[in-house]
Amino acid sequence: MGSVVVEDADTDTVYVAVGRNAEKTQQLLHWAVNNLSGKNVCLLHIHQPHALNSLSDRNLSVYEPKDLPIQAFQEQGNQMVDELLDQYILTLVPAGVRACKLLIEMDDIEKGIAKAIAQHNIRWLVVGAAADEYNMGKLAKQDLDKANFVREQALLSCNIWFICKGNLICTRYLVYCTSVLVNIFGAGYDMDGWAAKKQHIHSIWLYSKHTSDIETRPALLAVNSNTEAKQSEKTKSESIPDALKYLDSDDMKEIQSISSHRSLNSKWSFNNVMDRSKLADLMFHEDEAFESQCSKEIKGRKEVEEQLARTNQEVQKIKNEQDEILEELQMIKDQNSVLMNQISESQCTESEFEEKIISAVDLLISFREKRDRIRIEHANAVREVQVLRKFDEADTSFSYQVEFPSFSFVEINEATHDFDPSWKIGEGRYGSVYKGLLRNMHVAIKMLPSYGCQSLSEFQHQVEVLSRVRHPNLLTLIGSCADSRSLVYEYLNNGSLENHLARKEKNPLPWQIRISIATNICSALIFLHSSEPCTIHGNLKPSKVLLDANYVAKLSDLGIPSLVRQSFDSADASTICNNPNERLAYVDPEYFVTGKFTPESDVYSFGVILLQLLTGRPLVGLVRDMKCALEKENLKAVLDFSAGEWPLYQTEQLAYLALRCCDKSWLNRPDLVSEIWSVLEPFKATCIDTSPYFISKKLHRVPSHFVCPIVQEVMEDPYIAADGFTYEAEAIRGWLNSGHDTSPMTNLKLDHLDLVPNYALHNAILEWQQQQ
Ligand SMILES: Nc1ncnc2c1ncn2[C@@H]1O[C@H](COP(=O)(O)OP(=O)(O)OP(=O)(O)O)[C@@H](O)[C@H]1O
Repeated sequence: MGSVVVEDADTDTVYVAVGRNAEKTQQLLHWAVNNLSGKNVCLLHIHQPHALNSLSDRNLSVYEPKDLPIQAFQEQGNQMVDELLDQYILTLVPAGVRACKLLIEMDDIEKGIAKAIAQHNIRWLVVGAAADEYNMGKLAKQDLDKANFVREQALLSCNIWFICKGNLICTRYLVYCTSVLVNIFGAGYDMDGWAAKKQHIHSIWLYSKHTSDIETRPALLAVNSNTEAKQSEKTKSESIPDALKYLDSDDMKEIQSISSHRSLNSKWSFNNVMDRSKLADLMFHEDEAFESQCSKEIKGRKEVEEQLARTNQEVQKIKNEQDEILEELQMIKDQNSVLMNQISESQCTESEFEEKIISAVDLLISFREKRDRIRIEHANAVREVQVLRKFDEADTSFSYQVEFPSFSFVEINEATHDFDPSWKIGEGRYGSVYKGLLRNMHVAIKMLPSYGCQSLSEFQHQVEVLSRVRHPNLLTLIGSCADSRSLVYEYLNNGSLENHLARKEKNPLPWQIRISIATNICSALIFLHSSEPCTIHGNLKPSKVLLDANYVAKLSDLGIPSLVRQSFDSADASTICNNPNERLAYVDPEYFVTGKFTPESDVYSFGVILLQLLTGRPLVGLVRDMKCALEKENLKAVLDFSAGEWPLYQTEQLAYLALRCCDKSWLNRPDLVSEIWSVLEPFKATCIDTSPYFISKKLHRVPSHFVCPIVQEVMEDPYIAADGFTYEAEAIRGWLNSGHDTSPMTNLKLDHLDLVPNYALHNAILEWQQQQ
């Protein structure tokens, strides 16, 4: 007869170990159904094939149900056992319990039970007291191998109820792993040691800590000691203490009572150990402890779960914070790289600025040096002018008529070939200009309008005043003709700047010449403005800038308005002027508000001329275009490259200066000396260094009027003789002292033998020499 495997065995199944005694079986089943309701029931029977015969001989009554004949049982053998179990099952039907059965064939009942527990993972087992007496007692008496076997199998753990006559007399049986046992028995004990010791004890309470066992609680391992009754109480009590620590005092008494009772009666019966009420109480207390333990466990578990949930939340929160911090860190890294780029760019810019500052400081130092030099020169010039004035005043009565030649109308007429139109070189608001040959001199004769002229005395006085204003960059007034109200000027054969800018000349002016012209104009204005009284040109424009053979610029028409009636000036100006709008472009805007010219008015006109020199552009939109180009740092867009390759840095400085000159408010315009001249003068020096060969040749060529007609050398002390020509003082004096009373140039008789110093020419020669 083989073992029957119970299908679907699980932890909800209560196994009831049944024997052949129907009455005891009924008591067991009755107890199980009443006390373990809700669980499945499985009948466990350990079938002893070889014991049947002996038992039948010895004690048949044990196996003999009242309604089954022994003979039939013996004959039918295993089938009978099966039928017997079926009958047990049928008795459960009225209680609404369906049961199954499990047969284990084994001669040794306790081995059979242990095998069943192991093989079917039995968690709940109800056994009769007799079963306890047999199985547990014998189990405990096994040798070491058996104990090991029990230990190994018992790892599964099982709860066992011991029932005697329908009453629970002892509760659960639960076995644990080795480590737990060591904890119970203390160090030095192991399972094998325990197996040896336990032979001397009756029952042991163990504490369950099996981690996979949800219902952790105290359990009773009832071990039926094989110790004989004759063993002394002292021996029994010595073997118990460690295990008994886990019992309360009542339990201890009960167990000791059981033990002592058993010692008197080797056939242990629960009926003899404790009465039912005590067992019930004990069970009640254990259940209470169990439930309280459970609730504590559940509570503890909940707390742990809550703690775990909180910890998870905190972990999640920390993770989120970490993510945020990582994002911020990334942002900071990005910002850091941007800042690093900006820093490197700033450093580049800083170094550029530093270089610019260094060069600007150098430039400033050189400007200051030059300014100081100019100031010294200016102071010397002022002193010289004062000396000359004194000298002039002392000599006025004597030299007036001689110093400033007066020409007759006949001479003027002859010089202009009867005012031949082909000899006319220009016409403006203040009359026509003729080229003429007067006393062997090439001259320009300006015929003032007779209807606009002042009285003769006024005219002569004004002319006399104008004739004294002399400067290398002012057109020299050679003489006048009072009869025809005409002024005789030196003739400059390179015409006006207006013609050059308008490209009426063959070749465009090189930028070096343009800078030189600007410097000449600036020089003339500084001279005029620093004169006593301050002289204002008031009509500065390119047509008033005339160029000599060396392209030295000279301002013309100084003081002309003072020779013409004011009514004429204001009334007829627009009618005579070729292009009134163009003329107005050079006029200081402040003039239209105040009606007066100031030195800054000349600065304004100079600024416009400067812009024209740089760009060669027409007047319309000139200031706006230059501003725009400078703002866009694209000066090249407006520069006149027909003048050659401008040096950009200096040219840019000049352009900024020109724009400031053209500011509508005179207060914002630059100072001629400290600001304009200090830029122009060093620039001009550069021009001479870099000027083309033909230009420098021209510039270095000796002007013919610097050369004395007698000795053919540049004059150091030029004097004007009565014939109007200028000679070296020593040479003309030698001519006259040798008995001559005629002109060395014309051979005509001289009106007188007086000589007048030609300061204008002297200054011009000096400046020319400085430029070499
Ligand atoms: N000394 C000179 N040498 C050579 N050319 C001269 C001389 N003086 C005048 N001219 C020529 O005559 C032109 C006419 O000059 P002028 O000063 O009479 O009139 P404008 O300047 O054109 O106009 P406005 O006098 O009405 O302002 C000059 O642009 C110049 O070309």
